[in-house]
Amino acid sequence: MNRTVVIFPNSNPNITTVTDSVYDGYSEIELEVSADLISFTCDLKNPGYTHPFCAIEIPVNDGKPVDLNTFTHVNITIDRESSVPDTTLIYLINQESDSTVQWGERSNLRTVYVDNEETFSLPIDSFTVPSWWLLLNAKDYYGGASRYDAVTKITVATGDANQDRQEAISISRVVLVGKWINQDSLRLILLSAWAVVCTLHVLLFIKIKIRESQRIRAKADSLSRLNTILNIERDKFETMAKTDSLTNVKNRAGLRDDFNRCIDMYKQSSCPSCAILLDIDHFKQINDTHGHDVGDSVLIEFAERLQDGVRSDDSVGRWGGEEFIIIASGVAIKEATALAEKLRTAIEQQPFGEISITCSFGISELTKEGVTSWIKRADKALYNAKKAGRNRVVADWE
Ligand SMILES: Nc1nc2c(ncn2[C@@H]2O[C@H](COP(=O)(O)OP(=O)(O)OP(=O)(O)O)[C@@H](O)[C@H]2O)c(=O)[nH]1
Repeated sequence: MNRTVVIFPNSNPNITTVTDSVYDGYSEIELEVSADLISFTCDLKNPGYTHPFCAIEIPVNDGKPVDLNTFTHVNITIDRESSVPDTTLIYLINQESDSTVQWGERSNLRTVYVDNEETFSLPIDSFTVPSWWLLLNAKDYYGGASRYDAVTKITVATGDANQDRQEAISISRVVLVGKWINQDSLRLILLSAWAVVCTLHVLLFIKIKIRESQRIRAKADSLSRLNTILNIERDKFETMAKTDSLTNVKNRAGLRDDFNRCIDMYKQSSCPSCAILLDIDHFKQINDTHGHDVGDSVLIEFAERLQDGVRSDDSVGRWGGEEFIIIASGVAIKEATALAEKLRTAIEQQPFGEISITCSFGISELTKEGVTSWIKRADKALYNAKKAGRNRVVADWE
C-alpha cells in the first residue's frame, strides 16, 4: 500500500538558507516563500570560495528525524533559470549519532539537471554519499554508505560550475512516496506468515494423518472383532453341520475326516482300521411300547455309552435311525471284534432304565478299497448278525 507525505506546500515550511559564506565565500542568496512556491535567487561569486554555492534547507518533519527506509521515492517539482548550464543538487540530510561527523549530519546526494519546470521522481536509494563528505569526515568506503534512517531535511543547492552567475530556483512541490512498511519488513512479515502457514499446514497434515490412522486402527479392530465372531459362528455351524442333533455324536458328514484319516494311514503304512456298524435290536418295539420320546432317550444314552466305551482315538457316529458306527483307527479286525463284544455285553447287561436292549454288530477291516466298499462289507456283516438271531458280533474276515 502506497502512502505519500507532502513536505511542501506546507503551512509552516520554516525554510532556511546556506551559502558559501560558511567557507568565507561571497555568494548571496535571497529566499522567497509563498503558500505554494519556494523560490530563491543566488548571486554566485567567483573568486571567493573555490566552489561557490547557495542552498535552501526544507525540514522534513519540523526538523525531527524521519526513517525514510519505509519510503521509495522523493518527488520534487523544480524549475531553474540561469545563464550558465549546471546541475542542481538535492540532498537528504541524515542525522548521525556519530559526533565525529561534520555538523552531526550525513549528506546523501542526488544530482539532477533541470531545464524547464519538471517533476523528478527520485528513488531514495539513488541518493549516495558524495566524495567531499567522505573527505571531510575521513570515512572509509563502508563508513560512507548512504543512510536514510534519520532524515531531518531536504537540501536543494546550486551545482558545481565555478563561474560568476545568477541562478533562480523555484520548487513547487516536495513529496515523499513510500510503503506503509518497508520492503525488508514486508519480506520478513511475508516470510513469517509463510512459515506460520507452513507450520499450520504440517500440523494439520499430522493431525489428519493421526485421525486417519486412528480411524483405520478402529476399523481394523472392529473388523478383527467381527472376524473373531464370524469364526466362532462358522465353527459353531461347522460343528452343527457335522453333529447329530439328537445324540450329539458325529453324523455322516462329521465322520468324513475320520474315514479319510484311516485311508491315509493305510496308504502310508498299511495301518489297519475297522468300521463297526451296530444296530439296536427290535427298536421299533421300544418306540411302540414306550413312546417315541422314550425311544429318543434310549438313543441318547446309547450314544453316550458308546462314546464312553471306546478309546479317544476312535470315532462314534450315528449312521441313521437306531444304527451307529464306530471307526476304530489303528485297530485290526481281531481287536475290533473284541471291542464290539465288550460293548455288546455291556449293553445287554445294563438296561436303559427299565428297558433292556440288545444290539447287533457288523465289522469290516479297511483294505485297499474305498470307503463305500469298506462300509458295505460292515453292513453285510451286520445284516448277517441280524439274520443269525441278533445280539451278536459278526466280522467280515475277507
Ligand atoms: N424314537 C426314535 N425312533 C427312531 C429314530 N430313528 C429311527 N427310529 C425308529 O427305529 C425303528 C427302526 O425299526 P426297524 O427298521 O424296523 O428295525 P428294528 O425294529 O430295530 O428291528 P431290527 O433292526 O430288525 O432289529 C423305527 O420304528 C423308527 O421309527 C429316532 O430318532 N427316534
